[in-house]
Amino acid sequence: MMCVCELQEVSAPLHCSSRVVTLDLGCVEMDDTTEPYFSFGIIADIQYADIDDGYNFLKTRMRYYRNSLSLVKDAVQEWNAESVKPKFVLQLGDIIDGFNVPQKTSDASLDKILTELEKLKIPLHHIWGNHEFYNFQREYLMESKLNSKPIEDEMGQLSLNEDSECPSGHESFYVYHFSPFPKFRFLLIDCYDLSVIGREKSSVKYGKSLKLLKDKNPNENLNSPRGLDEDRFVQFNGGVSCTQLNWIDGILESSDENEEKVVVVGHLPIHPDSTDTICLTWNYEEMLSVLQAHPCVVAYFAGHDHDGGYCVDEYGIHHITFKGVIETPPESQAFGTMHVYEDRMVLKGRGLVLSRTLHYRNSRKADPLH
Ligand SMILES: Nc1ncnc2c1ncn2[C@@H]1O[C@H](COP(=O)(O)OP(=O)(O)O)[C@@H](O)[C@H]1O
Repeated sequence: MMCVCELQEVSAPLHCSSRVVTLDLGCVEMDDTTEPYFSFGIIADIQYADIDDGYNFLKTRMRYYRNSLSLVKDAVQEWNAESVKPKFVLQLGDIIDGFNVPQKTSDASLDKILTELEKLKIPLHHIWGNHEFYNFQREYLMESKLNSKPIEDEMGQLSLNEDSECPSGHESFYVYHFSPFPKFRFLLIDCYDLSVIGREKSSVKYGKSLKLLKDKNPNENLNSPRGLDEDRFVQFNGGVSCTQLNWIDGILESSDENEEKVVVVGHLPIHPDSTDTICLTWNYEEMLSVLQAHPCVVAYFAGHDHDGGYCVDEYGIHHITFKGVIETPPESQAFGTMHVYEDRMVLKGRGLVLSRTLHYRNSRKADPLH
């Protein structure tokens, strides 16, 4: 047995718990006698820009825009040096910062980060966050390297129901799923499907999203949560349309039938115990009830809240919000490698990202744990 001693938190779907489970054991058990089925890398909120350090909106946290490139370079080196090299990387969104727009450096900054990540020579799976939409139009993103949907076939797509085909067209959303190993599936979702950023003003979804936002947020500045009971209704968040929810439900239904384990990935957190509530998906309750209805779902990974967070919900689904690279001091780090085993996933965190052991829920029914 090997100990990863930065890590202090061990979680398991303990009875009736939807809260953080912290057992101060001082280490997480890594079984170095058994090879994992596969491993993958995770990194969130890089927000690179070639500009000086600055503060967040509330002037409470420093952002290291230029240094995020160095942290990505280091992460790539570490992933390349792993004894079991990751099979792919999940990039959880906000890869470059909105400050690239006034500098007219969006394309150049994206190139710089992708050049580093591509040195891994493994598939990169990209989620889109608010900063992708500050920098680029949706149509542009669909044609860019940040659309990683085309690589899904290389990752062993299993045959699922015909009607799991994702809708295309003007009001479509960016979602896909892939299976890197038999009986394991990753489902990437679009948390800005309903949003006023990234949608054409002439689109039905823009109109609907603006109405919802204005109904919930009377502030003139729709980025301001001032006075709100539900502070997630701000412009820098978004939601998931009914069509997308139905599509997700269909995929998970097939995964249940195939007895797979599914990790769902989006930019915005969906559980209030895994994040500051200002970062939640607008209709997080609907997302949660879809996921909780399917015993195949073992975890949900998000970024957006740079402070990170974690909980295991009452159905045994692990919700990890990954700390953001952008607010990580130069001497530290913020990324992870997940090692996947038959009965658990072991996250080896670096720097601010804590290591954890995520035991899979064992129920074959979508019942809450008792
Ligand atoms: N409390 C707030 N009031 C008004 N505007 C805000 C507030 N918090 C954030 N914003 C604005 O919302 C946008 C997104 O916020 P930001 O903190 O940059 O998001 P991210 O964490 O994704 O980088 C920015 O334009 C920021 O100025």
